[in-house]
Amino acid sequence: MRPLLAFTPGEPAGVGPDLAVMMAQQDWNADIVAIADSELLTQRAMELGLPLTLIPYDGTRPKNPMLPGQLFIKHIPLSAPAVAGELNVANGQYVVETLSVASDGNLTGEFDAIVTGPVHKGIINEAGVAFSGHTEFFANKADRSDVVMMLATEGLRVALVTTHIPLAYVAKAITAERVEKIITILHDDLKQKFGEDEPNILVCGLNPHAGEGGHLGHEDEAIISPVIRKLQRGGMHVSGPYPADTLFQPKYLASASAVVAMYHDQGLPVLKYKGFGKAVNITLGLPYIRTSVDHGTALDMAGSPEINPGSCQLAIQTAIDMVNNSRL
Ligand SMILES: NC(=O)C1=CN([C@@H]2O[C@H](COP(=O)(O)OP(=O)(O)OC[C@H]3O[C@@H](n4cnc5c(N)ncnc54)[C@H](O)[C@@H]3O)[C@@H](O)[C@H]2O)C=CC1
Ligand SMILES: NCC(=O)COP(=O)(O)O
Repeated sequence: MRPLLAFTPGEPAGVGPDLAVMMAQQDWNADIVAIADSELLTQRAMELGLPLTLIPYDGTRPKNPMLPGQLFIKHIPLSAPAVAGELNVANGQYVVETLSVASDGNLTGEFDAIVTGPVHKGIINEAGVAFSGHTEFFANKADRSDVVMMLATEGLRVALVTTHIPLAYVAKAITAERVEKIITILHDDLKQKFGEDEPNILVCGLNPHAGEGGHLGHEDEAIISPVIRKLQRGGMHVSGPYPADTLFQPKYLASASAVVAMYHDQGLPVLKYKGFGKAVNITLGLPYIRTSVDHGTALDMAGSPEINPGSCQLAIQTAIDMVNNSRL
């Protein structure tokens, strides 16, 4: 059975609608249902000069596979016309609605996975919806308190203990319970979904030099170390906490299945420096498969043929592979 993916282009003024059109040009071993405004995609296809035939999705598995130039569409109307590059607060609720429809359809098993384009977190909040990111939104919809944001590129996977919270709150959010849950979800998914027989997980410290023996912060010794020792006693191949400024070098990474970073900007700049445009964002710990692009809304690129489709292609291919692996 061909995987059936829900694709949410995200912010209508950003590159997400362009990416939907660009992805439709390819021959995938899957069917893709864009959950979006159909006129928006048609308009963006015209701007890009690419062919696009939208096939209304009737809520059942397509009888005929989609062909290059085609895309299934579940129409969700915009609240206001979208102009490439110009955010409009009137469409904030529209973006959230597309994510809700995708989430509901995955929770019921209608779709096999969600692939998301980028959203603009600021404009959604300005529209009156408290929103910090897809990861937290989908976790909330699925009633999961702990999910893991993991970004992956060739030769490096980075998982985060905390995601979209202000830096000022990070230290308090690093609890033994949270660190243990994140490492455990990561470990189990590396085995079950990514074919790692015995994952080797390296954990960053929180403070400079992993706390320098307690002289530069206590969390590394008091919170992170005991969790790692406990998991080691349970047989897990996990080590750290390592100073984050020296951990990301080939000597250590060569044998690592994944690195656990304590916060967003500790791990993701390294990952994106290594593989921006060739990386995928995967949410672990959800009851369904969700992948996403490694970049944001790129408002300055919307409507441009210069958009790099690499991460979106990888997000779709990763979702397809994960669906197929889950059926083995
Ligand atoms: N998956 C998601 O929904 C994500 C959403 N965001 C959101 O995106 C918004 C803008 O964030 P920024 O920090 O400006 O990051 P950004 O990724 O949108 O842009 C950073 C730079 O990369 C370029 N760029 C990004 N994607 C590109 C592509 N596919 N092809 C060519 N160039 C590309 C942009 O033109 C810009 O110069 C924020 O509201 C942020 O929250 C950011 C990251 C991920
Ligand atoms: N920097 C990654 C990012 O912001 C994507 O987060 P999410 O929207 O996938 O939760």
